[in-house]
Amino acid sequence: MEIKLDSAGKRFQYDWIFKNLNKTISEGSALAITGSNGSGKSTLLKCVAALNPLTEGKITYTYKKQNIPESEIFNYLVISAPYMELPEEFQLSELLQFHFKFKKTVEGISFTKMMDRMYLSTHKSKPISQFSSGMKQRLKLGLCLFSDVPLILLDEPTSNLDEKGLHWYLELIGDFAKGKTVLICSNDEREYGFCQNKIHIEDYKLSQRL
Ligand SMILES: Nc1ncnc2c1ncn2[C@@H]1O[C@H](COP(=O)(O)OP(=O)(O)OP(=O)(O)O)[C@@H](O)[C@H]1O
Repeated sequence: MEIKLDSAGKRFQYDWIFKNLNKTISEGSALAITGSNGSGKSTLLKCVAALNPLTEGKITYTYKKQNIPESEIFNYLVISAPYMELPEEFQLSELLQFHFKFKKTVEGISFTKMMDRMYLSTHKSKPISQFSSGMKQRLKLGLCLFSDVPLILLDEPTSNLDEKGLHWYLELIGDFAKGKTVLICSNDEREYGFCQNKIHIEDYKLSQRL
């Protein structure tokens, strides 16, 4: 999926979070969105996911040479973020069945393989509410990367993961993100080091208030 941001700007009340953002994210590339806490990384990601409307400018999505309308973009993307809650009442096996009713799985991966890959096989019948924060994070990332969609949006992908979890995440990206467009909000180079492109959101900030 190619994403084109044209003079994109987002304002909350009197504060411009970013403005005059022009960028083309080419199909199959990975982009890191960096910036200090509260600078607007998640806000930009939510705009790309069409969860937040832009205040000005536009975003164009192109997939297989077709223009994808903003109202349909949710069919083409997955998102993992601290503010996206998992349905806590589901058991792991139920959640996989539920999620993959809406998204196709990447080719050749069964639920059993997914659980193995997330190191969650022994927790198949456990409700998500009883998962540790690291288990929940592996699950969020697994749900994203095992989905057959062209756009993957990851906000702080290794939050709650230890060193081993970081390596696990990088391997998952290496195995399942090929050919997909990936956007990562992060301030930790270890989690976005493989990205070919970077937007430092503070470069698109207006210092003055309206
Ligand atoms: N719905 C909202 N209404 C008003 N202001 C908002 C809203 N969402 C975010 N903001 C403000 O926008 C700014 C950017 O927030 P955002 O969460 O995008 O930053 P961030 O770079 O992702 O931060 P962090 O690294 O801490 O996650 C903050 O000042 C925040 O308070």
